[in-house]
Amino acid sequence: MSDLLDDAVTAAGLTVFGAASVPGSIDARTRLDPAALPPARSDDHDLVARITALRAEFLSRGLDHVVLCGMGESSLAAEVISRTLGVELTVLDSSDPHQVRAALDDRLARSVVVVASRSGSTVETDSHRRAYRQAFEDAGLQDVGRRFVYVTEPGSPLATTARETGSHLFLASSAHSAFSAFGLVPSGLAGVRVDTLLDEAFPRPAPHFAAGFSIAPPAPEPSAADFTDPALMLGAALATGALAGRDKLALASDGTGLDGLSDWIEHIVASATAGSGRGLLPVVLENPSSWGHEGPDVLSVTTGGALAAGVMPGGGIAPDLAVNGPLGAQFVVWERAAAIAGHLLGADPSARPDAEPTRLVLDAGLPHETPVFADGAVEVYGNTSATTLVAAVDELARGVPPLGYLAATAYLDRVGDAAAAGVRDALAARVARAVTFGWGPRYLHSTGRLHKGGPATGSFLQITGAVTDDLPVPGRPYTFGELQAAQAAGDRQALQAGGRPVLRLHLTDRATGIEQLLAALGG
Ligand SMILES: O=P(O)(O)OC[C@H]1O[C@H](O)[C@H](O)[C@@H](O)[C@@H]1O
Repeated sequence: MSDLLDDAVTAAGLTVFGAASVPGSIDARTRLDPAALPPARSDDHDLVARITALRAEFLSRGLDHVVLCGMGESSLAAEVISRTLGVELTVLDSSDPHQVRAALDDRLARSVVVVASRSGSTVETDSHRRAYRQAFEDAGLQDVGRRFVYVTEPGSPLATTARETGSHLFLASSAHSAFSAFGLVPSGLAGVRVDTLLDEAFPRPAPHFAAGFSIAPPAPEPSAADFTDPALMLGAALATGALAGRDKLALASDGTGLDGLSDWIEHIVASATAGSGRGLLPVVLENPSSWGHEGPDVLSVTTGGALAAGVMPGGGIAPDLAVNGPLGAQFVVWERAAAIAGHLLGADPSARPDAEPTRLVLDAGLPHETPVFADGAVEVYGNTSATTLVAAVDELARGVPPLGYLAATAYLDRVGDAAAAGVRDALAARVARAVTFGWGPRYLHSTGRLHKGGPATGSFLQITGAVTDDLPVPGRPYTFGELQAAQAAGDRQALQAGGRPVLRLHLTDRATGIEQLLAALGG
């Protein structure tokens, strides 16, 4: 890592604290705008008390199943918190009709629904809210409004909805943050002791860098100009690594208990750097030694909760960086590090994903496409001369440039069709390139922006599946299945318009198709 930093310093003209200064370089401090950093914590002491009281009220009414509807940063932190601490929380961030229906069918009478959206206008979240409201009404349940909890910004349409329907309302006025109401309300209602989580982060802990160097323990009140701030150091390392050509960020849990954190880091790093034109592509690995952990364009980072300083994570590899600390600490450090990296890379933090492609498809109607061929339960669409499934995928993979990447995206049920995620490892083993995997439409909110706005070095394998049990979106002229198909088609069209190769595999039978695909890739 020290070599990498030296190279990066030279290439980027930055001084990273701890590294020798390079003649003529610009000190990283001078490029930092502390105003661009997210708040380090929520100071809303009332928040914890309100969450605790509301949970008690719900439990007294027999409402013990918490569902969270929210996309991207509006749901990921709460999902990681509950998963890591072993507290059940149902997260709905999909337009897949099978996944939505399964959630609606699960303990409906005992469910409360947290609708989390900063803007209040995100189409998936609005659709879930409509579906739950309809389901509660159809089931003849009383007091439907009091089963909803809204987390949103002051002035958003959802704040109005909450007031009109007599629902619970938590306003979060600053940027998304794991320690704002977005992270704490859903997890706290589900049963997480959020006060303990907050305690973990303060006083500031000491995630450390392994593999080459370590940093001094942080000062009690670090600021952007404080060179002992691990977030500043991590952010600078991510940015300088990217500028030196290590623009794939391989993320893995070191196995010491922070489940799912990589998915959250993927989102915040992709969101914070997507608008930079350079990009830093997160690659979430199954474990530290999975395919894709090394390469000339890869910066590998492990995260963990319990390793002693200097101990290498398990899995047989030494990562470029190891960030070690409890969950609360990881949130503080990574939120700030991502913002710093984005700032150093020149990203526009206000840039949002383009919802236009989906809207255009919904307005114009779904495109009529004909498969090039079908192989068993898989129809193959796109520009290919192959005649078998495996040949078509290999042809796509061969077109990925040496420092490019292959992105597999799946518009399926991420619970019911979870096995589809196995294509990442299977593809990565076949292709000597970075391979990512994302569930649609979730990835559209994070890496999807890099796919289209970053360097045009990606090739795309899109997986869609037959819908056997569609569900209307109440009050809208489309079903969940049509929304999902429009999101997939919109993304394909936007990628192709930008000159990026796209191959689409449509599973006419989901379970058989996934099995067939994995067998073909492994064979
Ligand atoms: O919170 P919302 O307004 O519903 O937005 C949900 C998501 O939308 C966009 O994709 C943003 O880029 C994400 O950062 C955000 O998490």
